[in-house]
Amino acid sequence: MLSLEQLSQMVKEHLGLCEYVEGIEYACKWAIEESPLGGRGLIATEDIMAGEVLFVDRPLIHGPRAGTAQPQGCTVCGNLDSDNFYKCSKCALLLCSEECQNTDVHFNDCSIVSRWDNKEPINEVDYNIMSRALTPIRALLLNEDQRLFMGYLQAHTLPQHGAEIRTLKEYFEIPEEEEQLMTLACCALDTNAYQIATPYGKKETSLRGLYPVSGLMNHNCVPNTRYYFNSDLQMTVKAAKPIRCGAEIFSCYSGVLWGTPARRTHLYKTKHFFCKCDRCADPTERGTLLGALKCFSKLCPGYLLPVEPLKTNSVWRCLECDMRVPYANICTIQGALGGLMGSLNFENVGELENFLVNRITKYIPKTNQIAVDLQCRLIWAFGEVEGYRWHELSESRLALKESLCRGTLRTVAALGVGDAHLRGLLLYHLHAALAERARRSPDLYEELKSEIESTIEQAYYILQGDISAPPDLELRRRYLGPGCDKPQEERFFILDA
Ligand SMILES: C[S@@+](CC[C@H](N)C(=O)[O-])C[C@H]1O[C@@H](n2cnc3c(N)ncnc32)[C@H](O)[C@@H]1O
Repeated sequence: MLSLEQLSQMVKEHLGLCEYVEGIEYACKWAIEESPLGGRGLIATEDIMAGEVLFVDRPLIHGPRAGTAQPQGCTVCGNLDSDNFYKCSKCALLLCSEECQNTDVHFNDCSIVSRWDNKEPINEVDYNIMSRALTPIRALLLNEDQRLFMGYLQAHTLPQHGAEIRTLKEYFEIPEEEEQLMTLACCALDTNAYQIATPYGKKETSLRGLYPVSGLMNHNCVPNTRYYFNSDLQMTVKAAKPIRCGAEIFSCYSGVLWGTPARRTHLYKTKHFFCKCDRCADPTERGTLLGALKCFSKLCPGYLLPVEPLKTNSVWRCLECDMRVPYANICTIQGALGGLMGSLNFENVGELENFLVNRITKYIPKTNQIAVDLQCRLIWAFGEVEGYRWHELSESRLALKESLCRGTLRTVAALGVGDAHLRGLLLYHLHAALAERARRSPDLYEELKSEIESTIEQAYYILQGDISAPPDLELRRRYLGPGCDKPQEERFFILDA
């Protein structure tokens, strides 16, 4: 068994290989230690300031995510939208062009698969099966040291992990040693991998990466870090708020705006633990009421919340009238709400708006995660999506966007997640809504100026370097941020353009 010192040495060597992003100061202010949660974790060895870079990780392996809901595109460039998709005749991997086929990436992938004997003709192998198994297949390209490193990561070995390789075996004769390594890779991926963000607004195959240092971060529903990716797949992890010496460094494995029942169920199903953090133990989730339901009593305006949120089958209670509701009834309502959401076409902004404004809030409080999710979808869409672009956006929708941004920013602040990625995005959208208001009514500019400037400045501070940041982030900061000495008309020319 590897000691913590030996693992730390491996981690240092791994990080030492990173090419640091220019301008980012890097100092190691943490160590790998036994976590009070069990297993290992990253613990701060000095006080860390908000915004400090903790480390820049790179993946041992990366490739398409394994979920059946993920649309699979070209296995080289990730392109999802091509008229020329075809399967490689040697390995059945999906490609979009000869250019992609002639890359080293495809050569390496193909050389592994094409040396296996087929059980079925290769043209009958479904490219989806190949895509889902491709990331663990790439583990066969790792050198001895990298295999050792992967082997020291925590890996859950329940029957559901490794399904991609069992399916692959229906089509290929795979040597046992290779099967074992790929199955280990599946288990390590399922336990540790991070979804890699795609460029803002771009539809590409959704990727996952086995980032071995990030994989040592345990989970907290109020994380104290944020992370982002660059185009070279480097993952930069920063402190999202001050971290005291001796405190554990946490990431969040679930949606930050999900309510407690949804987060805990997801964490149990995918990472096999029941989170017991302070947020999970607090029925109101720091006053955000993200999991709350409306009281079942028609005359009562109160909200239902679990009495003992750390128990999955807790009774729920109305904060106003004290009505008690058994867990089974809560499950029925949550199931019905899930069904309603499932019937929505998320591409149709009008349908989402109508559903949020006229339907769903009859049944759930505006604070409930489902309403908050719909609110975020409208924030992202208004100003950007065909039919709702800035010049097409009505005054009332512009006002709605602004108020939704403010409300969601309040929720994010109440949760205490500091300068999380989500806060950066919300600040960007609030800035954009305010700037649009000032563009439409130039007389308002002086009144709005300081908020237009401070929101873009803060958004830039949080999102800079992030491949998924809005592409005009920097331009907006230059023209509409603080310190710009251009006259008002010139400052707004980027919006007119
Ligand atoms: C990515 S690993 C984290 C590092 C791991 N502790 C180690 O020793 O390598 C994820 C696994 O760590 C454990 N874990 C992470 N956060 C936890 C938490 N808040 N409470 C309990 N277990 C946790 C779970 O077993 C989870 O599946």
